[in-house]
Amino acid sequence: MADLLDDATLQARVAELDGWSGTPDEGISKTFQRKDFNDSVSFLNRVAELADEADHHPDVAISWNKVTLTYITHFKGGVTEADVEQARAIDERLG
Ligand SMILES: C[C@H](O)[C@H](O)[C@H]1CNC2=NC(N)=NC(=O)C2=N1
Repeated sequence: MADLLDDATLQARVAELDGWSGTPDEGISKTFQRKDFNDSVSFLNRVAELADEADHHPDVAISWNKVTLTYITHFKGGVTEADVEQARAIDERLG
């Protein structure tokens, strides 16, 4: 497992992604707009499959037609390359 990213590295890494932002302490987040609540749940089920494949899971919030994913590596207590890679995988496979 990769080491914790400092803020400068994190900002450079998320700049390569589409719409993700965050800090080393709070994680990297992106809000996805969906059609309605059921579409949000369907999206989240696909996120869950991908998360299980990678054994790396986002924090999740649903607000009717919006799904916010936040990646932080809990057992390291901050953001690692694994979080950036998982954010990239979400965009490439579910974006
Ligand atoms: C045993 C298993 O690998 C760990 O519990 C994993 C599962 N998914 C995880 N996901 C995230 N985001 N952080 C973790 O520390 C984490 N730990």
